[in-house]
Amino acid sequence: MSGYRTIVVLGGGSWGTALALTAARAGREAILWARDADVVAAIRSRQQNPAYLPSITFDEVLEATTDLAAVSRADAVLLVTPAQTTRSMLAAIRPHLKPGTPVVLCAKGIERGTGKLLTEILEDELPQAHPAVLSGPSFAEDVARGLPTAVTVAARDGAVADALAQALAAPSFRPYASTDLVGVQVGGALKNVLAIACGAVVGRRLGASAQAALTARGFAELSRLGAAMGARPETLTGLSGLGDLVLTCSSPQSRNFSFGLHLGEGRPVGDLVTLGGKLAEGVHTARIAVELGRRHKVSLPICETVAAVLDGTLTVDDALTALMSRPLKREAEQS
Ligand SMILES: NC(=O)C1=CN([C@@H]2O[C@H](COP(=O)(O)OP(=O)(O)OC[C@H]3O[C@@H](n4cnc5c(N)ncnc54)[C@H](O)[C@@H]3O)[C@@H](O)[C@H]2O)C=CC1
Ligand SMILES: O=C(CO)COP(=O)(O)O
Repeated sequence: MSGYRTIVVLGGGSWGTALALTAARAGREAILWARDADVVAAIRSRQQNPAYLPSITFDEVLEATTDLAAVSRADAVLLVTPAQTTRSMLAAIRPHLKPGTPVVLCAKGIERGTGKLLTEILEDELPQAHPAVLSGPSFAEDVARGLPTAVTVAARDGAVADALAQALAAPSFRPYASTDLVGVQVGGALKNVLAIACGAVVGRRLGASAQAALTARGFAELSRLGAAMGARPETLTGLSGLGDLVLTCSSPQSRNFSFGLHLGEGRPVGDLVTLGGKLAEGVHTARIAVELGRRHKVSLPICETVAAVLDGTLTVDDALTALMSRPLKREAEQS
């Protein structure tokens, strides 16, 4: 039995709600903090989060609150707000967090402006916390419905990773422990950018062969950047790397994939950024990934192409032509 009895989940969106349900199913006291009072009210009164998981009513009784002071009760915290809010959220919980509490970063992204991984932001803002991350192929709706899912939970300290995996394991939710914080984060961040590219190929009706080629070449990019940043190869081929890339590059259930799908169908980027207010983290990560590639001297042609389309300097058709007309090279070459 893990020592993490009370788990505070920060973020009342789809993934935060699904993870709070998972913690409750794992036998934990689960407290869900949401910024939005309507979300808290619906969870308390109807066991629903209609704004983010409209088709789901759950049996579990979650404690829901808008008061960040709930963090003071946490044996472990799961931070599940969008990646670009990580720094402000961590600063906001600083007065409430007990020293030595694991803070599990569950967003998939890299900080704009600094190019920092989310664990690096944690080190800046809350050096007294145990850094951890949770990532892998897992749609919030699948998890909330109790469909079988496996993810990676990484912490620098292997014993903390094992204990977190134990604390969150439920009959339909299987966490694998790891100590590779960098590998898990690079995989989770880059797959969103690559999924936009795959969605665009599908939206343009270029065929399943093109989609598979792009996924495999996307994996080569993810692996190159991961290796340059110190990720372990087995992490990149694991759940949080290849596993999540395959899921996100193949399913319109992914918001990043469906963002790309609409792009490929000819919708302008400007329309899509506001489309239903849906979060597509890859839109924020594309340009940062390109900058990280330059910093680490690795070539990321698909990420560069996605960034250029999002910036409006390339059309989807020109982007695909540019990718297809790159100089021929050996498959294992580092570019
Ligand atoms: N939905 C999914 O299937 C999965 C999502 N993720 C990741 O989890 C992260 C969160 O995604 P979702 O929950 O899906 O997004 P969402 O759009 O469903 O929910 C985002 C939540 O964050 C809140 N929020 C936004 N800005 C905030 C701020 N400044 N301060 C406090 N709260 C704020 C919103 O009110 C909302 O409750 C993303 O990085 C995503 O990539 C990871 C795995 C699966
Ligand atoms: O990360 C996810 C699945 O693992 C969710 O993907 P989207 O954010 O693209 O919906």
